[in-house]
Amino acid sequence: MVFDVNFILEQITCKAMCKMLISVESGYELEVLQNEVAHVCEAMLAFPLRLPRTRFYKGLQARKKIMGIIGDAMSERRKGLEVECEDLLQRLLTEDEKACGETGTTARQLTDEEIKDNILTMIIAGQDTTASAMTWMVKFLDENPEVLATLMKEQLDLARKTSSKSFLTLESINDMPYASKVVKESLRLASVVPWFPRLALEDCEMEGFKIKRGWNVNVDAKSVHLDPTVYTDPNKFNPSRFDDESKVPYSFLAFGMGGRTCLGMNMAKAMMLVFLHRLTTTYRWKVIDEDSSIEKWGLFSKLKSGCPVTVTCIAENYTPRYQQ
Ligand code: HEM
Repeated sequence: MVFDVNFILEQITCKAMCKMLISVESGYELEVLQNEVAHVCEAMLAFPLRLPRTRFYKGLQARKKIMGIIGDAMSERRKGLEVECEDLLQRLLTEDEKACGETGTTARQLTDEEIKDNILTMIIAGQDTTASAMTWMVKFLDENPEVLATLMKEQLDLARKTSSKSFLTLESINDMPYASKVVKESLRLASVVPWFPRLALEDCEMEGFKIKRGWNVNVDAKSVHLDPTVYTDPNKFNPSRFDDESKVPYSFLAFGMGGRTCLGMNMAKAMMLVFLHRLTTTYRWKVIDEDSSIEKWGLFSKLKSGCPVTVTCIAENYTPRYQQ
């Protein structure tokens, strides 16, 4: 049986984000969110034409549906209809109430629209990016069996130490030095967010280039990640290059840099490590379409093929190649 890795991971990361943000983890709401988020992303790249059947229009409709679900969750919580949830929405609602109580005002810090926008931003920023990064990891590991063997050794050793616990603890996640380098190298080579835009607030000069106030400047993270003066043999997937951390400033831009650094960076890294652990200790897989082209309609750099794989479960008595 063939699995579309990217599709499956998009469903899983969407579920993880929805659980963390608004405690939705099954049923109609999750189905809507899983189906509609992709339309919102596509609309962000589309020509803004509000005509039925255009990508832009579909995106607006999808956004409306998602906002409806978040809005319903907000009203139910305010009416006390839902049991106390531990998620971002609850945080935003209670912090807001608290702030009103402390200042003795009724003026909210965030309007309802702003709360909904924040939740949607998080879903969009966190779902596709993390799913794409993990898909690239599957591809890179498939292409580099020696890296996979080292990673499997680390992860199977860890699994033996933690076999009595069903969930990975933070302690275990921090005990994955090689996997952390696999994550970092995958993010470098894939450059899931290949560039990000900035607006020059004043005239300035950088390395001899004059930039005028008001110009749009794109930070080309992908070119930095593939610059041979920064990374030796930059197109090679080599997690061990981070044994000796590159000291060139601003050379690792997978999560951006400075004041707008990715808010979900640590969560994304944790999700990628848990995924690597489960993948390498439970399954073997073979990528069956090695097409490396990138999806044109993706907001982020993702594989057009979706990275189809065949998968087999590792038998209980499986002995990895490095131990044979
Ligand atoms: C591998 C996965 C991820 C990658 C590669 C990634 C990458 C990035 C990058 C490059 C930026 C900076 C954009 C800029 O400077 O203009 C960014 C911003 C952001 N990311 Fe992520 N991200 C990932 C996962 C997540 C997750 C899981 C979340 C939420 C839980 C998230 C939430 C955000 C938010 C809210 C911002 C905007 C921060 C701001 O402008 O202040 N990201 N991300």
